[in-house]
Amino acid sequence: MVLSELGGSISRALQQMSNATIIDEKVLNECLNEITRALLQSDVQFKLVRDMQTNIKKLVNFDDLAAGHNKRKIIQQAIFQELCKMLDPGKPSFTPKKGKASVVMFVGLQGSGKTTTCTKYAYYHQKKGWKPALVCADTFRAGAFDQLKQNATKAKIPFYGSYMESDPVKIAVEGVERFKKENCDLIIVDTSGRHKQEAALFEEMRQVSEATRPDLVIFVMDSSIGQAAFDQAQAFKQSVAVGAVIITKMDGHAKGGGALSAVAATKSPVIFIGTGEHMDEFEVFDVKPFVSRLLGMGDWSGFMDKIHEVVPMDQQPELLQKLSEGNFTLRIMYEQFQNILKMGPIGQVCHLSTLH
Ligand SMILES: Nc1nc2c(ncn2[C@@H]2O[C@H](COP(=O)(O)OP(=O)(O)OP(=O)(O)O)[C@@H](O)[C@H]2O)c(=O)[nH]1
Repeated sequence: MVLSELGGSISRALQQMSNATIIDEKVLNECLNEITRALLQSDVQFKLVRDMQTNIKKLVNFDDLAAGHNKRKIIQQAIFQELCKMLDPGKPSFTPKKGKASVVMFVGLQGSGKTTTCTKYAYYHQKKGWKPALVCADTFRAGAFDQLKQNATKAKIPFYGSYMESDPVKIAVEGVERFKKENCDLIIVDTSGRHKQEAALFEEMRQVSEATRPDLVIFVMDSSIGQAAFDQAQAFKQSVAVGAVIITKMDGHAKGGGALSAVAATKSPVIFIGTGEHMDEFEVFDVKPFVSRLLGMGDWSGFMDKIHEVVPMDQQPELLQKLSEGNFTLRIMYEQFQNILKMGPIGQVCHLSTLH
């Protein structure tokens, strides 16, 4: 079940409940059972789903609800709140500060999209005026350095790596030192992919972390990982201090529920999601807008962010003034079309609103 289907199933369950003439315990149970089924089919861990169900029942206590209370609204709010809680560990991750050198280490399973995501993360910050740099400490996969080099060159981001050196710890330390000297403020260390069964590779990852002392370790997870997400994420957390999660390939046909399980396993928030292979197919992740979108309520804050990104704040009053004077010229229309195109593929824009 892809995430949009999960959202569809949950909103259908809510709709069915809303259609009932009287909202009683039986109607609530039916609605919760539907939601539980949808979450389990999306690969969310069983325990998380069960806890959510118990919490909602506690929040919606029919005996305590006086007549006249809007039960539908209370139930909807409880479901929204619990879904948010599943995705929000309650404490924000370390946030690097512009101008102050931070080391961010990327870890994850093989093929999860680490190398691609490192560049996206660097590019995202570079666009906001940071001085990022990339270090390739993946000596395991042949071609990893070439891939990082190619991505970094395309984005004009400095990089460090070696074709000869086989010790990832040495490369990582050298790279971090070099970029600290060059006053880079975001030094990103890419490591090789590994599974929890590979003890030697886990030990190597621990050593890279110990030697580079990262300010933040980001666990990169492919959204299609499914039920294995919890155990794998927990194994990473036990070896290195994972502080944040990035979920990749959210554009694919993944079930996506593993994301919820990874948050629970690492007790770390999801900070970004990858939505395609290209460098700019990368979105900041915010729990509430995401859950709103999942429930078909639209993400107007994300939509407004996009508008602010493409129409600079200082030009907005001028534009409004011209429009209010009925001064809508062909040039303004052309500029606005250009701005709409800058917002990205029209599908992405529609997805932020509820136009899809
Ligand atoms: N559709 C889609 N593809 C992605 C996304 N992120 C990464 N990929 C693709 O996933 C594949 C694997 O990505 P890599 O960045 O090489 O993965 P990796 O984790 O560095 O691989 P290892 O070093 O072998 O562990 C590549 O083909 C990427 O283009 C995403 O958000 N969406």
